[in-house]
Amino acid sequence: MQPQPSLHLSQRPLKLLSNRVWRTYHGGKMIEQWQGNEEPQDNSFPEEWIASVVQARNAGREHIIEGLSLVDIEGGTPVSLLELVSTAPVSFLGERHVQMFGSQLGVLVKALDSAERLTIQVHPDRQTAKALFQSAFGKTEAWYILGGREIDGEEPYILYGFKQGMTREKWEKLFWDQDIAGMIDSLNKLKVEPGQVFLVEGGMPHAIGSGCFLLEIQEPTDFTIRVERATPGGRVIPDFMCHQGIGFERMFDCFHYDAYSREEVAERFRLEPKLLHESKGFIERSLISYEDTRYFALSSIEITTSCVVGQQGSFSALVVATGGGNLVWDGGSMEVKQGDQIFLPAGVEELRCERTTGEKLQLLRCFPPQASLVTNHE
Ligand SMILES: O=P(O)(O)OC[C@H]1O[C@@H](O)[C@@H](O)[C@@H](O)[C@@H]1O
Repeated sequence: MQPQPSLHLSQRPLKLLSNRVWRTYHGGKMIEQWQGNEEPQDNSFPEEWIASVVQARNAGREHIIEGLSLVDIEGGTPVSLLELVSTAPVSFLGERHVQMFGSQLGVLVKALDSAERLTIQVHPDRQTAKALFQSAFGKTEAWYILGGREIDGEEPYILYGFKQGMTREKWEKLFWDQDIAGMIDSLNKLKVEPGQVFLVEGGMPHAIGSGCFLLEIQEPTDFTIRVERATPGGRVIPDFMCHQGIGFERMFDCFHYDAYSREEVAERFRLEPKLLHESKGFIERSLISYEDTRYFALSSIEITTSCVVGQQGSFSALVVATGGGNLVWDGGSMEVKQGDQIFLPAGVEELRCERTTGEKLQLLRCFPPQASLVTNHE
């Protein structure tokens, strides 16, 4: 008897197709360079959504379904990851995960490259997302800086967290006056460097500055509250894209008005990588652990020769940050190169990763919320 095609696919790594998404800001050139495109360019698709079962919310583009990852079926028609997973959730995601989250992945990963500063924004925490958007997920996110570039003489930077003295009243006034300089001045500015990791909890005001090339891991929604009514490049932001349908008054409920100094931001929200394993073959570091946030985890594996990745009944996604190699599983092998993205179903118990190029093979491993640690969706 022939095995069911979807079940067979849950027992091997799945390469995902490039999945660029429209945003309000310009960028993407560094993503294209990273993926080996010979004529990299900035455009309005500055994000690559990885292992995505989330549809993007872009006002005026509702007729376009964008954001959903497609699985590359060698020699066949690509299939949607969302549809594939829903054919056999336990085989693809693991039993514990499905008990907790059904067929939802519970996590979204992106590569993002900003040629201009993003608008100042906030994402709801879970509680606010439930109250205002009837969503089980908010949008806590974290950034792992992959690289960057100087834009108009400015090094890569982020705006993060209110400085002392902010109140809801003051913030609302800055918004109604559209005092952009005043808003920028109310946030801490930090330079960023490759290898750094920042945790951005729901409620934290922020803006990714120009010149940042990063990997983002986040809760699986697209709720972005924007307080600028035009981008730095002059693109008008429709009202819906500011308040996401909840109205201008309620959008201020999404901000946490706590204040931090720049030093406090660096101390509390810039995460320190932790060494998990070091041998001649590979070095593994935890970049974000379940102690940092309940919502996702991220690790980095730098491979000199080879390593074996175990899955323990759950799934993960792999992003090839640098180098190239072979992935070998019980039943086959595939070549991977820098910029590739792979979904690793729960049915793949072990995967051997071998370096084959001069450059070190660095894999970023992205994990869903830890099902055994959370007792319910909260
Ligand atoms: O509001 P725009 O500029 O389109 O940017 C939205 C982007 O913001 C970033 O900070 C992240 O939250 C991304 O996940 C998101 O897609």
